Formats: sequence, C-alpha cells, structure tokens
Amino acid sequence: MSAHVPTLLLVNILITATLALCLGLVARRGRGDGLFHWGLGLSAHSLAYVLILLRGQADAWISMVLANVLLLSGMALVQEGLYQFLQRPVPRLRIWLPVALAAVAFGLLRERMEARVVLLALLILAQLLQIVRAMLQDWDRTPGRGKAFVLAGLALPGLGLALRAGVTLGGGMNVQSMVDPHPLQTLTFGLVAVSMMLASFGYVIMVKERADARNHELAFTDALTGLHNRRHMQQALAQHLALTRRTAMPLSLLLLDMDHFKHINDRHGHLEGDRVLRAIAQCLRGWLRTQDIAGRWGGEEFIALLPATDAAGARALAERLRTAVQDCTFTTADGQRLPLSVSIGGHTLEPGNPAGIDSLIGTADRALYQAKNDGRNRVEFGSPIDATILVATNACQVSV
Ligand SMILES: Nc1nc2c(ncn2[C@@H]2O[C@H](COP(=O)(O)OP(=O)(O)OP(=O)(O)O)[C@@H](O)[C@H]2O)c(=O)[nH]1
Repeated sequence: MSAHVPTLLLVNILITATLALCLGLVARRGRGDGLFHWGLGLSAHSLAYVLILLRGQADAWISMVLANVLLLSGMALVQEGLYQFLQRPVPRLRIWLPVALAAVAFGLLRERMEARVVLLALLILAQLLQIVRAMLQDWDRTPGRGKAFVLAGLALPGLGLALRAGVTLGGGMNVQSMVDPHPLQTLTFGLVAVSMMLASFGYVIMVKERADARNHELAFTDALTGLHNRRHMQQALAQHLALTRRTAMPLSLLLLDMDHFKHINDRHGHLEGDRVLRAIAQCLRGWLRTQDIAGRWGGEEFIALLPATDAAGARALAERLRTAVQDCTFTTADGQRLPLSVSIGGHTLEPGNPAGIDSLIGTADRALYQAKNDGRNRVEFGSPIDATILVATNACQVSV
C-alpha cells in the first residue's frame, strides 16, 4: 500500500504546526513544565517537512541536509522540554551531539541515500533511547497516563525508521522516492503524524496531571507547617467515622492548643511565633504513628486523628505529646530559650457509637477547655476513663 507522499507530508506539516501553535499559546517560559521547548521542537519538525516537500526542487543542502538537521533538532528540543519537566539538569552536550553529527555527516553523504537513511535512523533512535532512559529514571515521579502516551508516541517513528533502515540495508530499495514510494516510506510518514499527536497529547496530559496533583496538595496542606489543613482533616474525620461505624475499631481524636501563645507573639514577634508553630508540627510528626493523621485546625490549634486507638492508647499518646512539647528546647533567633507547653483535649468513640463529627469535636473541645481552665499543660478526656486505664497511662508517663 502506497500513498501520495507529498499529501502525507502536507498532513504532517499541518498537524505539527497546529500542535506547535496550540502549545505556543499556552506555554510560558520559565514555568518549568517544558511545554515551550516541546512546542519549539514541533515547529522544527514542521519546518523540516516543508523542506522535505521541496525535495527535487530545492538544493540538496536545504531539502536533505538542513531538513534532517531540523528533524534531529526537533527531537533535541523535545528532550530539553522533558528534562525541564523532570526538573533535572539538561545534558546539552548529549542532547545536541546527534544534531552536530548530523550536520557534518549529512553534508558528506548527500549522494549516498542508503547511508543517509541508516544514519538518520541511528541518530533518531539514539535520541529516543535517551528520552526513554530519562523517563524510566524518574518513573515514580512522572504522572501515570500521560507518560504511557509519550512513550508509545515516540516508539512509533523509531519503529518506522528502524524498518526503513533495515530494508534499505537488506535490499537496497529506494525507500525515499517521492514519485514511486515504497510502502515503508508511506508507513513512516503516516506513523510520524500519528506519533507526534500521541506524544504531544501525552505530554500535555503529563503536565496537567502534575499540575492537578500540586493543586490538590496545595488545597489540602497548611502552608506554614506542611501538615494537613482543616479541609483535609474534615474529610479524614468523615471517612474514619464511617469506618468506625462499620467496623469494630475505636477512633480517637486529640485537640492540641499552645499555651499563652499570644504572649510569645507579643514578646518575640509573629515570625518567632510561626517558627514555634513549625516546631510543634515537627514534634507531632515525630511522635505520631504512621496511621495517625495530624493537621493544623486553625491558629495555634492542632488536631490528631488516631484510627483504631482506644481511650487508653489515646491518652498515653496525648501525655507523650504533652511531655515532648514541654521538653522541647526552642531557641529564638536571638538565642533566648522559650518554655513551651500545650493543653490537650481528647475524646474516643467506641465501635458502634453513632456520634457524628460535631459531637466528636465538641466533646474534645470541651475537654480542651477543661485542660486550660485546670491550669494548662494538661491532658483531659471527654470520655470517662476507668481506673485500670489510668494506671496504664501513668506507667506510660514514667517511661517517657
Ligand atoms: N505567629 C502566628 N500567630 C498566630 C497564628 N495564628 C494565630 N496566631 C496567634 O495566636 C494567638 C492566640 O491567642 P489566644 O487565643 O489568646 O491563645 P493563647 O495566648 O495561647 O492563650 P491560651 O490558649 O488561653 O493559653 C493570637 O495572638 C493569634 O494572633 C499564626 O499563624 N502565626
């Protein structure tokens, strides 16, 4: 099966130019997503096909040498974009070496069609392998669906070019003829059109997937402490409450409030106050178990959700947190040591308890109020705790 090669080339020019234009409209230099360079790469490809279309009419230096150099430059620019996206240093020498080699070699091989076909296949395959290698190295950090499209899209022309080179070497057929095209010539140009669309859409999906993940992180993270924010904690609370209703697992909640924090702000300034909040967040991260979920509830108040934790376990953990903050040696920028303490209010929902979020938080909040009223730097629980639990708690305190 052969198609009219100039028509195929025209289709390729239209596809790559349209994609380049679209990317050019949305890309911003310096945003670190590589879209700008990817768009430049597509423009280089588009121009290369224009020059290939002029084969037979324009000078061989333009329609062969410059066209092939532009094709390889397009791939080099695509690689630059990808390295920017992966936030890795761009290995310019490695990326542009095939382009420099092509400029020299294609100039020398203008009259040797077989050598040109094989060389082009080898250089493009070398570029594709570099791209695949870079993506595999960052496999876990690269968003999922988009990268599959990019890899599939880039593999297709590699396959076409390798086949073309193999047939040229094996049978010496003229796979470059425009007048009486070899089916492989048709296949290669057809594959290039599909592959550039596939890879470019894949790349845009990759950029979008990463932006979505970042936005999600920003929407659910507290900017000052890096802990989960109130919105995330409300969602986590709802999920774990539903789980507690269906399973035989208790659920505990702690509300932690810094003592006399206004005094720290007034005396040492808000920046020091912020540093204290970060130190407390760090302390929480260090002391909670991996299944526990910690967040900033607002101002100088923190929240910890303790799944599958009964009242005794929650109280022991709360005491450990209180002691850890008390023992924390916080030093201000001008070298003063600040004593810190937190009051903690807690509550535990036993399995099957139909209480809702408001009731759980309300009870913990009342316990926190009690802890403040009773002199601060204390732990209070909303649910009654029996004598055996208290003994266990005291034992924990001693071990801390
Ligand atoms: N630096 C800093 N201060 C904050 C932030 N959010 C709230 N605050 C301050 O936290 C202080 C809270 O003061 P209060 O509610 O009176 O609480 P407190 O001084 O800790 O007193 P008690 O809770 O009764 O021990 C206020 O001065 C707020 O301005 C923040 O993000 N950074």
